[in-house]
Amino acid sequence: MKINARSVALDTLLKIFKQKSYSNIALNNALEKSQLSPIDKALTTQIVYGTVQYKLYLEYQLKSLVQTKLKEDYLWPLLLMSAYQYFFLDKIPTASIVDEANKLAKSYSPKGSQSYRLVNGILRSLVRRGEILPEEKDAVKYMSIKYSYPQWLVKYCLDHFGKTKTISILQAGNMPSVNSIRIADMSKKDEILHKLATEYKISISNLTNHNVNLDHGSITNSQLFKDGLITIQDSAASLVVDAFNFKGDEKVLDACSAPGGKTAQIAEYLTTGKVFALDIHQKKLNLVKQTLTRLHQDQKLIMKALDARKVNEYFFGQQFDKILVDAPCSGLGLIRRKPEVRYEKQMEDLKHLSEIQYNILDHVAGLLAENGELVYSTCTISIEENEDVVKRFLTNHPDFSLAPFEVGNLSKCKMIKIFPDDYNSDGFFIAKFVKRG
Ligand SMILES: C[S@@+](CC[C@H](N)C(=O)[O-])C[C@H]1O[C@@H](n2cnc3c(N)ncnc32)[C@H](O)[C@@H]1O
Repeated sequence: MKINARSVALDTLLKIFKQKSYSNIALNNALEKSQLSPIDKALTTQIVYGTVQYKLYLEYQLKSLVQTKLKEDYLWPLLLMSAYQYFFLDKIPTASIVDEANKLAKSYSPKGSQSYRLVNGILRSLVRRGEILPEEKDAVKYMSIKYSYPQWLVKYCLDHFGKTKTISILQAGNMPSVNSIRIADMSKKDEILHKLATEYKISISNLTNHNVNLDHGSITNSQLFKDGLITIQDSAASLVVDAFNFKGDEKVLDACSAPGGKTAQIAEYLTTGKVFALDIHQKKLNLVKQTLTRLHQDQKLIMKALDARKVNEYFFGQQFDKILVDAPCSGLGLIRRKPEVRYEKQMEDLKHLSEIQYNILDHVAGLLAENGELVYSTCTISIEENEDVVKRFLTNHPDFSLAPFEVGNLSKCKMIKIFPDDYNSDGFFIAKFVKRG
């Protein structure tokens, strides 16, 4: 069979569902290898992301129609992606969705298999019956299916953020993610914007003036990217480093640095200063080195593979002027970029991660110089990993206090929580502490 948008989508979904590959990585690899036109690439992307985003909804639609065990691995992803097209892609005629599914079934099945008949029958029944949803009076179950999030997460949001905000957060997680870049060399902003506008529809982020949203991806092939004038970074993520007050000569510790987006941004603020980048995974430090080299900041970089909970042994007797803890977290603020995150995380993960986050903060705290600044950030929206960690840290470290800070277009405050529905960005949390002299 000829390779087309749907066959690339099906191969990618098989990798995501069967081999547990990350959707963004599996999709980028598949698109890079394929010879698809830009329009077909866009369709593949929409089908893959949409099918993963709406997996629970689509399973609910299909389950009662599948009355036999599906023998071949590709059948369930094929049914899911066909149902996705039927319910969400208005411009594709139903007949062509069913027809394309039949063709894929014929080409993916072993010779002589009748599976295409099964696919045909299930899809025709789905079209005849239409959408079904649980009763609205069970709000958690209803919203779990309608927006395709696990019940624990819907309940968590309802309990903590209320119904209106919950719906808005859940909907935001099902939107296409924004292609956001940060201008690394702001002295060339006008020239960079001009060049970007020749290839992209651009809009300045409503969070910060150093980020620009592009209407499509593949920016890594551009000369601006290769020359290190821009970098890929979400606008909420790019606020974290702005929370520090840099002079330029500081010794900075970036305790959880890979892949290095924020390390590079720290280095851009430094003149004679140095940034020490740690990560628990040696391999990931290669990415940090690559990022800083591309952005011409590698001379200010010192790297070490280290568990940030062991910094006191390694840096015994040393002090840092500034410390960033951009902690490992549940990633609930990144759901639109990594839609499968919602199915992988459990309530227990929030507690477990908050222990790690607190321990990292607790250990690096001893290395901060008097009057030094410590910034804590996560790309998640849970209370356990954010406000609770801050509270616990303050209780156990009376020499630290929260320091008000002002970043981007936001007003001054002591902690910032950006929900994914607030500014069309990733969800992020930022808190800044100072150590009293
Ligand atoms: C949220 S990411 C950091 C992103 C990075 N700051 C950036 O802007 O590109 C968290 C990183 O912490 C690392 N990590 C996890 N546990 C760690 C630990 N105990 N000590 C140091 N690094 C850790 C992970 O490998 C991951 O690369």
